[in-house]
Amino acid sequence: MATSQTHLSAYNPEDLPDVTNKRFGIVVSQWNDEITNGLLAGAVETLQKAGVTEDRIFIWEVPGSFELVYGCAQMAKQKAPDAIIALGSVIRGETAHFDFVCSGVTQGITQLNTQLDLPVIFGVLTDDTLQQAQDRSGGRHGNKGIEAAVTAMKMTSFNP
Ligand SMILES: Nc1c(NC[C@H](O)[C@H](O)[C@H](O)CO)[nH]c(=O)[nH]c1=O
Ligand SMILES: CC(=O)[C@@H](O)COP(=O)(O)O
Repeated sequence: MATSQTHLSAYNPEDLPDVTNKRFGIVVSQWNDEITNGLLAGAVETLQKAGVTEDRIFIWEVPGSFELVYGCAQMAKQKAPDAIIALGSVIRGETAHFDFVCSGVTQGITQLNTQLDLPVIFGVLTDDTLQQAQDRSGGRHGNKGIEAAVTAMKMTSFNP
């Protein structure tokens, strides 16, 4: 079902595993920071609501979504989290660059999930317009940062 038909951020806290002793990395891109700051706020708030303390949440910034892949790889190596959340906002411009950035970050994060012993969550918005991105980062369709944090917490169950 398309996002436009749902609210990204609806979840039942009782469905979450105990994450009070888990460590979470968040790598967030600076491109479109009006959007990515909203994603980050949603993700951090969701982790903290579930009992994850600030000292167990590691937040790094990278320039653009394409750099999320390298940032996540280094986060895994240096911080040894139980899960990593990659947050970005790619908004289509005049050229095909959008397609290459989106495919690059998608393929890169997919590869990390096969190479690393921890889940790397794809919290990257890929929108045709700024309005679509605003709607999905704390607007009328919720916040993909919340969704990504919920996914990260649930995925920690696979590596107790
Ligand atoms: N146009 C957007 C970009 N472009 C920059 C790339 O992500 C990358 O930083 C550059 O190609 C150098 O490697 N990044 C976004 O995150 N969002 C965009 O809309
Ligand atoms: C996703 C992008 O890289 C894009 O914003 C760049 O814009 P343009 O295609 O007009 O150069």
